[in-house]
Amino acid sequence: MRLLDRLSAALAPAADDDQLVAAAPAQRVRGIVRRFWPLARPFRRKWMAGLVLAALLPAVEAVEIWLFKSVVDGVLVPADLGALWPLAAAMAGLALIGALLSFGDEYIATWVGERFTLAMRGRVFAHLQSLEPDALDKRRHGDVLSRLTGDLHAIETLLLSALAEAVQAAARLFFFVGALFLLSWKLALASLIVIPPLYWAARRFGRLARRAARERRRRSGTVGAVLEEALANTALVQTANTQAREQARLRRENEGAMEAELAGTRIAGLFAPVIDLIELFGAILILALGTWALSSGDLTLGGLLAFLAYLSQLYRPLRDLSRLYQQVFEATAGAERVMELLDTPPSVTERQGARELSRARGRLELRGVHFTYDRQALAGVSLTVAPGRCIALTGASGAGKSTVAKLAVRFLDPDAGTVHLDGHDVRDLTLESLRRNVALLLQDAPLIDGTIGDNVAYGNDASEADVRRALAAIGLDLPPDTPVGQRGRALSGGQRRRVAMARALLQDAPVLILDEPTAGLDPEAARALVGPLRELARDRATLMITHDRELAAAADEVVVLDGGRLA
Ligand SMILES: Nc1ncnc2c1ncn2[C@@H]1O[C@H](COP(=O)(O)OP(=O)(O)OP(=O)(O)O)[C@@H](O)[C@H]1O
Repeated sequence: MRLLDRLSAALAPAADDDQLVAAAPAQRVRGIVRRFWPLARPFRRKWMAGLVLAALLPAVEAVEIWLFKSVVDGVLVPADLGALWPLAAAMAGLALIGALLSFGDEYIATWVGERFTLAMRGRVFAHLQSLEPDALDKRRHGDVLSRLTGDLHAIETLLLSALAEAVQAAARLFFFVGALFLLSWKLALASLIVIPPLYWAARRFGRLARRAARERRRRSGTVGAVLEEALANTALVQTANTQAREQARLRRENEGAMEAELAGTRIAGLFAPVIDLIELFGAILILALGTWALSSGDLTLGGLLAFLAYLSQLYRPLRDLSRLYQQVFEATAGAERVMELLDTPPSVTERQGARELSRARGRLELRGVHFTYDRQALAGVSLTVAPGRCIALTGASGAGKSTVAKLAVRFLDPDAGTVHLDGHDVRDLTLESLRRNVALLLQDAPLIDGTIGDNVAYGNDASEADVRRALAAIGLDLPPDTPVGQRGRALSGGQRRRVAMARALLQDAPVLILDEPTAGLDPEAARALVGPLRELARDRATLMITHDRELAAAADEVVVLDGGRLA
């Protein structure tokens, strides 16, 4: 056994000491099926039909082999050509039926599988969208993408194709073992001798295969994470001259993925010949016993040949089952990673029966708000922004200003204290109506890849004329069909802000929060934004987070945050 353990260690994937993406918690197959089955439920009828077709295929194969026995005993041994024709017709008929069954089985499996994947991906994506931006930013996006693609596909394989294969393998066992017993029950019993060693080998290799599969799925996440990070930060990488370092990092993760892949292949590759040997042993035993049965007249030549054919075909389901094992492990590993995503609870949820606020008057209040990330960010902040007033919120970097903005739109909820809109605790309002009434202009003015017009209309039910009017009011003199490039990179910082401001103008929310609207702009560009910002803030309750003295001076009141408290 020591030798076996050493062999196991040599077959397993190498350990990873710098885990870029942590392994997801292990799950049981039953738990996974229970968790994802509801998504497959709507297709269960089609899916059952597919399973029936899959189970019928081995029956056709069993009859085909039986016909072969009849050909040997009825045509070849007596050399009677006349007996061939009806058998040939039956064979052709069976082949046709087999082809139809096989097509139906494949097509239905794909039909159901694709729809299931669609539903599952939608479900996971919707869940991701319910998480607050900070929680998503903590995850490596490349890894999340790999979970949404490869890992989801693995679950589909488990729930649908793998199950169909299992049913088919079971049906083959049933029909073929039945045929063996019909031909000769003594030989059939003898051939069962190989089952215990086969079972033992499958278990032993199965455990190893599972470890390799988990490592493979995890590594596919780390490769995605490294790629995404390096590509998203190309400018940083080039200015810091760290191309070689990033390439080395990718290489290291890729080598890890390669190692895991090789470990999987080593295990599967060694499993196959071990099975072959066990099978060969069984076949030789049957040949010896069969020759004896032949000489004693217990079995015809056709019977013996058919017996051997059934036997070799019977080992196929066992081999299929081992491949199935592999698929199940791959799927379990994928499912674990998807379930870990689904099990990340959103920190902000909508209360049952939350109130829908149509249009607020626009009074935003913080009452004694405390908030702590891993360190305290706000300690008892009370602040009121009345309709029509503009409050500038200033303070040193890290004072907690952006946290106030996140609390106002419920990207976060306070640990203590409350946030109110028009006197309603914002936790009593629907998230949709809160965010419709409180417009937040984010610090870096993120844009979607499209035209200026697409961005101004994004989330707003706006006509082309509305878009033009908003752009004119904000003073952006680029045509609406100008492409903004990925993340708005084709626009200048000032132009990007103006696009975001035009969008906010169309949103027409009674409360407006501006997070550093001029950050990163040169003084002239910042000054040029004061007019459009005034236009945007007119008649609204505005909270303007800014370091810019000139901008702060334009507000009705200036409030200073210092170390999480109002100074
Ligand atoms: N997602 C987060 N996880 C952990 N800590 C955070 C997170 N976001 C902010 N913090 C911390 O909370 C504190 C307040 O951050 P906040 O972003 O509100 O400050 P700020 O006043 O807006 O700063 P700046 O002017 O630099 O934008 C800081 O110490 C910051 O490091």
